[in-house]
Amino acid sequence: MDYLLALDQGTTSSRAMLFDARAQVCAQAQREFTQHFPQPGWVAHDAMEIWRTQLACAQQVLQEAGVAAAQVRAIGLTNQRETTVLWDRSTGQPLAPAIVWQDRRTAARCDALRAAGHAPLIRARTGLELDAYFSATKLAWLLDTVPGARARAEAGELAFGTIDSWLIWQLTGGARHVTDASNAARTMLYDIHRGCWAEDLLALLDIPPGVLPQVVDSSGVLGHTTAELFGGAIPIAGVAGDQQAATFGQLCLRPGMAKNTYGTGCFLTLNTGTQAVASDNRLLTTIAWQRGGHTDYLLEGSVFMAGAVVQWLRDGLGLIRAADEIEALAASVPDAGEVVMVPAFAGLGAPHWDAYARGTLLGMTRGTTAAHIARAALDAVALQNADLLAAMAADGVEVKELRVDGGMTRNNLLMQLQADLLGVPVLRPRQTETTALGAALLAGRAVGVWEDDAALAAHWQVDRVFEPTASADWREAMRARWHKAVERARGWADGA
Ligand SMILES: Nc1ncnc2c1ncn2[C@@H]1O[C@H](COP(=O)(O)OP(=O)(O)O)[C@@H](O)[C@H]1O
Ligand SMILES: O=P(O)(O)OC[C@H](O)CO
Repeated sequence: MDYLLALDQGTTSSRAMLFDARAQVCAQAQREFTQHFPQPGWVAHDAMEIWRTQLACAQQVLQEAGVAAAQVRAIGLTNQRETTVLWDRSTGQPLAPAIVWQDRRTAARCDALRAAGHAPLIRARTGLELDAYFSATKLAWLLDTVPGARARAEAGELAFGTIDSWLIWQLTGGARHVTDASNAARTMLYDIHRGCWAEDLLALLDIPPGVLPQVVDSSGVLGHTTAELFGGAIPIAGVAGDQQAATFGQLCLRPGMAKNTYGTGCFLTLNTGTQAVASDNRLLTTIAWQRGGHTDYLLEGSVFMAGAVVQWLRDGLGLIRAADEIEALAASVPDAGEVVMVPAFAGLGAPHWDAYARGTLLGMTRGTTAAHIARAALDAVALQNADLLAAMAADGVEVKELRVDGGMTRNNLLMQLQADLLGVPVLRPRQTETTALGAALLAGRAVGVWEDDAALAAHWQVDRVFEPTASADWREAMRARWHKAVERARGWADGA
């Protein structure tokens, strides 16, 4: 029997899943790791802890399934995107804590770049909004602040990478310093149209080209693990950022197909095929995957706070004891009683892009209860996504239905709210581990487990369809009140 090993390195945990050739999960392991918040707005990870937890998960699933390295056809790797690691090529040690995608420490640098008029060039080259979310200013910050880093980078002693590069470096014993095109597209340093690092952006941020990884296909053998890790070398044959992998795992392989992943944040992606569709509404144009040297593109909307809001209700406010309790609490009232929550705890992502927006809770009266707040939290998740679909529509791209995945999609109330607020059907598949599945499918396609994309179709089966039932009037009223609240939340942290 042939197996595929998916490594899914997420923001809060490292996971490994072993799939068989029918794309069924045979074993899985998960380890959480430490979140560091050294200053307000900063989020850091220990890159070594990421590697250790990821390796331990991979070794655990092989051991528990009783599968030897020789039985694993390939590894597919997928990862939290943008998070930035800078390490020493000779020791393999990181120079500083990894700067996580949620980290806002470079917001002022982004403001300065914007004020100097560089945002249009950045968008033209990278398809991205100039924002602290992406790797470029994080890498520049490390080069500027870690003593000696810039000189050492210029001397070729240092390597930069997103988490995929970092793990591949470790998995191959330092033999490969690569990233796939979907991850490169999130650095804000990559020209997504020409398919190469953008020299003018490297110059703008003073990044020595020698720190950059080589960009490879998302599906294709790029190297092998060192034999001692798993008792034999295993080819690494698939790599993609987690949202791109989930898009592949949802089999959104044709233009017009869209998925939304509800985890810590929400990431809505729409396949636009070989066309990079430029957005006039502050969505991101990004790379879906590169296969055989050919690039497919996505239009993406990123919402920073989704499941994290539920965690905050649990850990910050103590309104619930477990995440899944929110559904019953929110369902105990018919609506949020005119309470609106804007969960801008880390600023607002697409389509607002306001690093200084902060969380607000508006419209409370003496009648407001915990249930209304819980309901407003679920509304807020669905309303943020409604803004993304509206931005896509304004860009002339129609989404006819939405495939969903991620931990929050277990919440039936939220899924119904989502369908009602979007006005399109929401489809939840049976297999909701689509990120790991996508990585396994990308790897499996590369090594011939599946001969063509058509052979993958059987791996997507619907669990439940949520049809929109609410009226257009209700939808418009909800969205109008939400936008009024968003205006109140904007710009709060800079006192403007
Ligand atoms: N039943 C539920 N209702 C609402 N939110 C939930 C529910 N179950 C889990 N969550 C939220 O979903 C998130 C976990 O989803 P997951 O896909 O594992 O996230 P990630 O990969 O980003 O860590 C958590 O933030 C949690 O608060
Ligand atoms: O780790 P996740 O699933 O929250 O995903 C993080 C995204 O890749 C950030 O862009």
